[in-house]
Amino acid sequence: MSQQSEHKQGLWAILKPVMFEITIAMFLAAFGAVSLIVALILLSFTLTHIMQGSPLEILGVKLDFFNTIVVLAIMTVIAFVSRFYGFVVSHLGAFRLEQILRTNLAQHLAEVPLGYIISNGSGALKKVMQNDVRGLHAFVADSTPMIAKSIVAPFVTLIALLIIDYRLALASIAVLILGWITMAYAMRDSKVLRQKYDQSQSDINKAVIEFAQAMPVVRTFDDGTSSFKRYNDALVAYKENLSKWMQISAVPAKLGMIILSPLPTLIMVFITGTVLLNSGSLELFAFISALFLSTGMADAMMPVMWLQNFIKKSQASALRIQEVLSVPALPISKEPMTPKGFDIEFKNVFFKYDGVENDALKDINLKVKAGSITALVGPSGAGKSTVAKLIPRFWDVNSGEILIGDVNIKKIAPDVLMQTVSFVFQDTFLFQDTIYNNIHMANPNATKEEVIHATKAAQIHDFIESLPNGYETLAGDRGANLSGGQKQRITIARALLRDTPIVVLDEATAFADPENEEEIVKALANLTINKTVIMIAHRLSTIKNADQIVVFDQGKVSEIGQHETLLQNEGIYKKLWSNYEKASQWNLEKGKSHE
Ligand SMILES: Nc1ncnc2c1ncn2[C@@H]1O[C@H](COP(=O)(O)OP(=O)(O)OP(=O)(O)O)[C@@H](O)[C@H]1O
Repeated sequence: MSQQSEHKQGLWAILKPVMFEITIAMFLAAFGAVSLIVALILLSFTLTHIMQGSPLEILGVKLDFFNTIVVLAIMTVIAFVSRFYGFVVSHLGAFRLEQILRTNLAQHLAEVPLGYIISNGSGALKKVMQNDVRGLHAFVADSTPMIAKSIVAPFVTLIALLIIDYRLALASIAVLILGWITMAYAMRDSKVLRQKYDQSQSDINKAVIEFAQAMPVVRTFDDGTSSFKRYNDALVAYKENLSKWMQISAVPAKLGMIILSPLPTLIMVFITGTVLLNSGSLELFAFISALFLSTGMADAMMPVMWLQNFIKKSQASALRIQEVLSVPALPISKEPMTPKGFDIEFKNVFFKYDGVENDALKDINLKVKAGSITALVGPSGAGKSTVAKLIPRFWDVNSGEILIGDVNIKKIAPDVLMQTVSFVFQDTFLFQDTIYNNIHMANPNATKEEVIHATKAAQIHDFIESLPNGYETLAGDRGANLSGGQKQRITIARALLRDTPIVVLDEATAFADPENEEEIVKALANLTINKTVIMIAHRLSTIKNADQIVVFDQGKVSEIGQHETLLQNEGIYKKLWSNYEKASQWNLEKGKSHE
């Protein structure tokens, strides 16, 4: 799917895999519409003949009143059946398209740099995977047969009318043109107004979500007035936009709809036909068939209004899906190499986030010995997380290289890299599944004993056992209410079970409350035994004994060394350390004054 960007973009390009179903559905819908038109012409013929006292004869069968009803019933059934199967086929196509798009998106997202998913937020991608794919499903299922019908029916009717009597054809077209002009007048500023309307609707959605999500903050810090005011303001803006739109377009739009309804066309054709009939220049058959056909033409054109809107929305959905599919996949080496050890080295690494002007990392040179512990420290925004995330290839460097065991990580096969590096995130994600499965997923070949061994080392086994359903307790949003520290120890258990030689810990102690801290420190100690460890920790006490401390400042390495050496440098580390000590002291004193 990564070559998608070379392909044509847009709605019809994305529907290509189900074009066969769409074509059949459109054909059946058009056939149904044409059958009805033919039935109407036949009805006009037989009625004319009956009125003139000489019933029409086709293939030796006299079309008297009864036979006409039978033929009409058959034609109606044919029209209905083809329309019905048209919808069945379009729905089958819609389901197949949904499956294809979801699979392609899922497969592609598994291949794009993980950093892309982090930067874009899983919420936005979820919307594309759910809402936009569902939107295209609805388009294929409901609109494609309607499009065929609303193009073919008026066109065929017009041709038939022109053949039957061009003057009556012009009379019915005149009404339709008047209807279209009125509708166009009603829609004159609709683009700008629609944008405003859409914007105010999205503002309401945002305000509602914010109001609901921020409820704990609202209930603690706000009496509800400021957040509710935002919601209320959005509602007022929405109402104003809507009423302005209504004021501008309500009357002409309603008028246009009335003109485009079958009755005005019928009246126009009736008056014109009566005049022509009386003057003797029109046959009765032409009059009757024009009366029947012209009403159908107006009726078939009405859906064009909402179809236009639907096509525009589906086009936007198609572009959003194509945008995700065109994100380049992480390049994979055709001749993968195996790392010759677990030393890590950054060589002249530069890295810039997409859409950001400044480099996040500038000329990073760094060596981490296998089996050692390296701590990354520095002020907020200095580049520590970025360095950590480049090791498992969340993004690729812009220049320079990162080596593991002397092999550029771009040359290591992704599955080998995954088996080499594990990452303990700051934000722990648990699936809507049992706690056991949430841990076991890290190594599907692990036995139950191995899972328990990992949870014991992660200091979480006793807690899990104390839950009413033990390891079978559901985790995730709707599952057990786990604290941040407990979730983090589950993640550590995952990493222990994965047992990779390199472990990257991102702010692994951020959640630690005093009760949890000791257990997390023990769990981490177990995780890091005999491993190459890179850790970012804000609690400097935990990294005092690191083999190497790398101090970052504004995207550059400013100091490297061990704790004692760095303290003598009088540099950034010394400052960070004294700030840290002051803060710890302040906490202690505060703690004492509370006693
Ligand atoms: N996904 C992203 N997109 C764009 N810019 C980013 C992204 N993530 C980080 N940055 C920017 O890159 C720079 C380095 O950020 P990074 O998160 O690596 O710093 P850090 O030292 O880990 O900070 P902290 O201690 O606050 O986590 C910052 O200027 C930050 O704003």
